[in-house]
Amino acid sequence: MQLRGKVALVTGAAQGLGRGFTEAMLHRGAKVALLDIKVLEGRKTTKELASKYGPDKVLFLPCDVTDKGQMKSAFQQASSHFGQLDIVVNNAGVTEQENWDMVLDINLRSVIHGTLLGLDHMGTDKGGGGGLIINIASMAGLIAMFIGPVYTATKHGVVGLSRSFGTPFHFDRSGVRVCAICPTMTDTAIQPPRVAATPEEQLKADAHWAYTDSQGGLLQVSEVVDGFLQLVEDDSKNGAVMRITKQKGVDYQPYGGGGQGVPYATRKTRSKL
Ligand SMILES: NC(=O)C1=CN([C@@H]2O[C@H](COP(=O)(O)OP(=O)(O)OC[C@H]3O[C@@H](n4cnc5c(N)ncnc54)[C@H](O)[C@@H]3O)[C@@H](O)[C@H]2O)C=CC1
Ligand SMILES: CCCCCC(=O)CC\C=C/C=C/C=C/[C@@H](O)[C@@H](O)CCCC(=O)O
Repeated sequence: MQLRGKVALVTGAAQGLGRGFTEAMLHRGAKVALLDIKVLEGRKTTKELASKYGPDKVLFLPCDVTDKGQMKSAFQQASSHFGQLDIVVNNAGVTEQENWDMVLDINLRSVIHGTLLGLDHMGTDKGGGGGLIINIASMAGLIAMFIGPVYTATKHGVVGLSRSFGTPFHFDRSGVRVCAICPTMTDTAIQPPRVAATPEEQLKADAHWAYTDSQGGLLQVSEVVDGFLQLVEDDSKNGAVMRITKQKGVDYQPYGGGGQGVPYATRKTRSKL
């Protein structure tokens, strides 16, 4: 998908990777609705981007992604304000917390809801023009980390959701591509979870961070953004799970058998059934 003239919605856009994705799309001529629970930071980021790319290119919508009403309203406002919606980036996320319900709500339930809202607004079967949904998972969605078991569960869920909605069955119906991105540790404000019971355990958790350093160190936001743009612009990718690591750069998680699950009747063959 070429970004010029397109409209994107990004959750968790006030900082970190969400801000990186947002700025990269603005730089390529898109318009972006920025959603975030952090209102002051969101307004500050939006003001900075408006001064750089034009106030008509950005819209900040305060939104707690776990609040279904706020999400529905934000999607509606974004579509109405810009007149269309072409790309949804479900990016908002938090690391392991004592309150695992919240981690589940933010990292998985909200990504499910954001994906369904994206299909409602962009799906050709719903009167839309098709589009693209990119869900930000994590390498924790592909491997079993000892730190953050609930975080890991949510990210595995995001990968599975994206692969399922990224099958030809759903694309034939909606014209919307759905993919996931799985970066390793990236240099943002996100911190290792502080849930260790003892200092020794926290050392192990921090060591995992250090281990990543030994693997070439933290990714920079720009490295993840480069992979993101590659996925946006490659229309052949649907149901793809992009991995971004310091050691190997950008590649795709291989799945046996095409990973598309059981065959199904396409729109053409269905008509003959
Ligand atoms: N930084 C890293 O090492 C990695 C991060 N990721 C994922 O990338 C995504 C972005 O993470 P970062 O930019 O690193 O984190 P960050 O903490 O810098 O930014 C996350 C943004 O999401 C927003 N947010 C949190 N809860 C929200 C809610 N309920 N409603 C609306 N907005 C909310 C925050 O206000 C913040 O602006 C997350 O899904 C994270 O799991 C994946 C792999 C590596
Ligand atoms: C629980 C807090 C995590 C918050 C932020 C993240 O999501 C960090 C990324 C999560 C896991 C990273 C794992 C990194 C593993 C490295 O060893 C890497 O080299 C593994 C590469 C695996 C592969 O290439 O298949």
